[in-house]
Amino acid sequence: MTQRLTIRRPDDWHLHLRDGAMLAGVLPETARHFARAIVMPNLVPPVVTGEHARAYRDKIMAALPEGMVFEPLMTLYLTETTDPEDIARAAADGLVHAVKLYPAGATTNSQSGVRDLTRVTGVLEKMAEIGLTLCIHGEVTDPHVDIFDREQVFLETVLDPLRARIPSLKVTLEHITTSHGIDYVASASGDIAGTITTHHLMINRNHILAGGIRPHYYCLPVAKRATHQQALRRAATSGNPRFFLGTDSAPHTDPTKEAACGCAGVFSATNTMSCLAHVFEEDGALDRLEGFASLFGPARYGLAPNETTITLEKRPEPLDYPAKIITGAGPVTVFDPGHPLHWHVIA
Ligand SMILES: NC(=O)N[C@@H](CC(=O)O)C(=O)O
Ligand SMILES: [Zn+2]
Ligand SMILES: [Zn+2]
Repeated sequence: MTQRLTIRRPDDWHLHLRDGAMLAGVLPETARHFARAIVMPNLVPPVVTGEHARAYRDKIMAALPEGMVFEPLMTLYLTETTDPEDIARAAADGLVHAVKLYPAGATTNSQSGVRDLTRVTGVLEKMAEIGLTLCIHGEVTDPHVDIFDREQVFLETVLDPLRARIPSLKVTLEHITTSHGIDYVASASGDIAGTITTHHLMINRNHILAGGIRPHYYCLPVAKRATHQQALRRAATSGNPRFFLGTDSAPHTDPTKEAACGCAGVFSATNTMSCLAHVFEEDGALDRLEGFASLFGPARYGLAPNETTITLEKRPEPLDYPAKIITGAGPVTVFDPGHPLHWHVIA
């Protein structure tokens, strides 16, 4: 008997679309299956003002191929000079759905991020007042902290004190990679949620480092040991609405990944839904995929779930997807889950 699964059309609550030729190349990969996405603002230069976010949204819509339907949900990149009133206006216009906190130096294009959180208190208080979500790259940047501990240390030394200072701030802890992050989000009081990526459900640090270094699995926060991967899978498949999908699909061209100092980011837009169906089936939770990919995110962001659906079918033949997509900016390797995928998106 063929197995089929029809769910509301999913949304991606953490996505990098870049701009220029890369945008044109990667946008159809997401729009094929996803109705909406929270679009990350870490361009060069970053998307800091409402005006810039509007211009970026227009560029995305202009790059969308005819016949595809997709709604970008814009975000602003928080800096120490961000104007609370500009944010409030952009949110009131329905343009901006979240503000992104990058600790300066934590990840790709985060140089303009926040060094001293006390300098953004005014903005954060304004956001708490108007109910605008703060999305957080949750890693400390102290070079003395081991890279595998940077998320855990962030929870204790930055996130928890910040939430104690402004308890009504709505927070999304992005791309959780540790059991500590999961436990924090699951048990914290107040308005908090967390996104989980596709690749962190499928790989752990062995995939990056054992038997040769595999730069296409390198991203930030870096994948941790298998016990953390298992904690992420338990959370994603648990049906707890605090955890939902943010793929963090983050394209970099192959020459910038396969380098002595390679960029951080995994590009998973092309096969994410097939990967997720695989994971949820493996964990006996196919019936919970819709919540994770299509329902909990909109609820969290105060939006209605999509009216349209997608249908996945499990077929004997493996999904045939390109190892890389060719963009005008260069080739971009697609996430390799390490085994064949049998779930096909058929409608
Ligand atoms: N996840 C990554 O490794 N990279 C992201 C930035 C980010 O989400 O931290 C990117 O923009 O390339
Ligand atoms: Zn990040
Ligand atoms: Zn990201």
